[in-house]
Amino acid sequence: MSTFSDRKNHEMQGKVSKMDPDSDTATPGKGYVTENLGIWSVMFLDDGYRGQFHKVFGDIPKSIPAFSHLIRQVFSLYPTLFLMFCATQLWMSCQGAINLHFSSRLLEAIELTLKNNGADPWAVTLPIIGRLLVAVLTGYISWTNERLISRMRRRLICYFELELLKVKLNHSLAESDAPESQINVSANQAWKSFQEIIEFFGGIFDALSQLSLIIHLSRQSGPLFALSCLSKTIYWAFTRRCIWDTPFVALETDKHQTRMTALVALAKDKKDVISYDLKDYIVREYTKASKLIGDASDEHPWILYRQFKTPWNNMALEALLPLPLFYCAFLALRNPSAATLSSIAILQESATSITRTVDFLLGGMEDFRTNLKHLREFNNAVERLAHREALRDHQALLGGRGDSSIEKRRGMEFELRNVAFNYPGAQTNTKALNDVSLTIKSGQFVVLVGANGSGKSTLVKLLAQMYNNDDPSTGFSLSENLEGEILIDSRPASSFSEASLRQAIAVFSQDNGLFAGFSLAENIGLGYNPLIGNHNATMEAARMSGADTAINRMKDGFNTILNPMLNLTSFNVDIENESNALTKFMKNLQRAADVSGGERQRIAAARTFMSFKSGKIRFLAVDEPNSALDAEAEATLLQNLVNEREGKTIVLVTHHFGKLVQNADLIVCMKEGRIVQLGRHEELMRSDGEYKKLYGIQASAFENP
Ligand SMILES: Nc1ncnc2c1ncn2[C@@H]1O[C@H](COP(=O)(O)OP(=O)(O)OP(=O)(O)O)[C@@H](O)[C@H]1O
Repeated sequence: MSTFSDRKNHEMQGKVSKMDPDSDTATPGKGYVTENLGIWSVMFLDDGYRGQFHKVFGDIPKSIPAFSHLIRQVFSLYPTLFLMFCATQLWMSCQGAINLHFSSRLLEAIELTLKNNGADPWAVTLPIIGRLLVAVLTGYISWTNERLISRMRRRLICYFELELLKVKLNHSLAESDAPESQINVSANQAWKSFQEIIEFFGGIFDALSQLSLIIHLSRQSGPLFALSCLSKTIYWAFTRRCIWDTPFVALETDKHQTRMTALVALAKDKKDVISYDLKDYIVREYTKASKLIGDASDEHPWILYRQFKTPWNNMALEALLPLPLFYCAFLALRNPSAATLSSIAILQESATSITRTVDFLLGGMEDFRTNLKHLREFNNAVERLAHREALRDHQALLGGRGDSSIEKRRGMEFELRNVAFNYPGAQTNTKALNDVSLTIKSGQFVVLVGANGSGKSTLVKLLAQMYNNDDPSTGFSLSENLEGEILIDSRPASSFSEASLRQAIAVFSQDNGLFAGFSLAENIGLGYNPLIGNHNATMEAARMSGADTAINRMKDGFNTILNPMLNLTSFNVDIENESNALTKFMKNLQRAADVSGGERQRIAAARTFMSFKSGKIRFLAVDEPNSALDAEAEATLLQNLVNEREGKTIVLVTHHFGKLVQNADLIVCMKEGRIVQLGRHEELMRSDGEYKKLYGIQASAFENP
């Protein structure tokens, strides 16, 4: 006996095989099946029947906790709004059945009036009034519904966004890097899922109310009539071929099509066509390929997928369409006194209406499943965060990691013992850091040098505690990535509270950019946010980093917003036409103030100077802040940073072996993730090692030939 999926596959256009499109790598049972459709090879997950019914129904129970949690949350936040929203949705779902009820009463009354040749005014008037009231109420509720949805949308998107923001802000750097901890659902998606799930349930309610009306109208024969109404839909649900019901990958594998595409692309390259005289060749080859490709269709795979191989399905679908009418005819023949024209007409209308609703539900099954998944994902992320916070509080109560803070007044002391580190998700065999042991004394000015990729930035990130070791409060384990010990002030780094570390450490690197949508003053002030708005402190920080000149040149000075977050939508505006008023308006809006790359870096550096104003910074890590700075600006900026060294330990990563390097208390020379040399400039220059080599290369690069 053939299974349902066998039948389905049998009817598919094209052949189905458990093979790769590329037969060289074809392996049966790889977890996906390949179907050739026109010029495409389409790969589907090999999980049997693709109709998704069982998956949807399997997903509902496991989504109930997430959905009910969300409903409770929304209800507690906006009780009135939520109840009104539910009530309007409910009305919109059942008004179809109520309308049909009044219509049926009215038609019956009309038929009776015609039959008896006399009118019962109330029998006709009451359903008219009822129908009118429903129409007016529906109009009003649909108007209210639009507004309610807008308000719910605004509020819920803010709620979702805030929750997701909290989750993301609580991620450590390691988690932000790790693909497995990424949250794939956005606030907009969460809202859309929430709304669509409610709509889907509304659809189910709608279908049920119509079904009960049909059963009520056709009395004993109701269930059979209902079945005849739904026959086409049910048949369609089980035989339809919709590519969107399942994950798929479509790959254009027809080599003739690929050749034709390449020839068209080549023809665009006019210079090559002329210089190699390719005109005739292109036409000849294109003609050849187009003959070889034959009738293989290049329509989208979703169009090709839904076509049946034989006409039987289309014929059956068309034949099932008038089934309710045939059924009514059969009823009339069997029991002429029970069937009235009005009941037949209303049953016919109900049939159309319920078919539409069930079609909507069946068509939306996969979306419904995706929506449930989004809400589950959102809920899981929020629950994980709550769990972490509870753990953190618990730890603070136990007096664990939470109670230690960095000793004030002196720079941090570091000791690294056999530290090895690999980035989460790194695809390399070699570690970013390997067997690194290093002691940095309090108040030292340390310089890290080494070739690209030698591990300098990684070492700085570990010193700056951007990748913490196992931390039960974060729930994310780095133990597989980090080996060895990192001591701060002779105690394990993990014994310090996260907050005290963050307050004591400042990091300045070339990655420090400007925050879009914030004024320059705020961009600087964010270095120490209690002083945001303090003009003197902001000015001073800007002066120290050399950003003041560029800022003072701006029309709006410190109030300038360099990257305003414009959300501009235009339609059919002729942007080529400069005299068009809308074009002018848009161009004006987009003509944002800008500064040079070096000036940007100075403004970002001002943020670091601002952070010193907290008086709590004990460790400053500076990682090549000079990519866009001219030599003089770089020297001044670094010198100003070093001038702030009182009470701080400073680690600088640089490729420039200038005066600062020569005056460093300690130079750490790195190669391939390891420390290869340690010492002061003079010592290192005396030995014939990596440092001297790097120094020599840089010196010779600037020598005159
Ligand atoms: N986020 C990351 N994920 C995976 N691997 C990384 C990541 N960042 C750096 N690496 C790898 O770690 C190694 C050390 O990189 P690191 O950035 O520390 O070197 P660097 O000495 O600072 O180099 P450069 O002088 O080019 O800045 C390199 O092999 C690099 O490819």
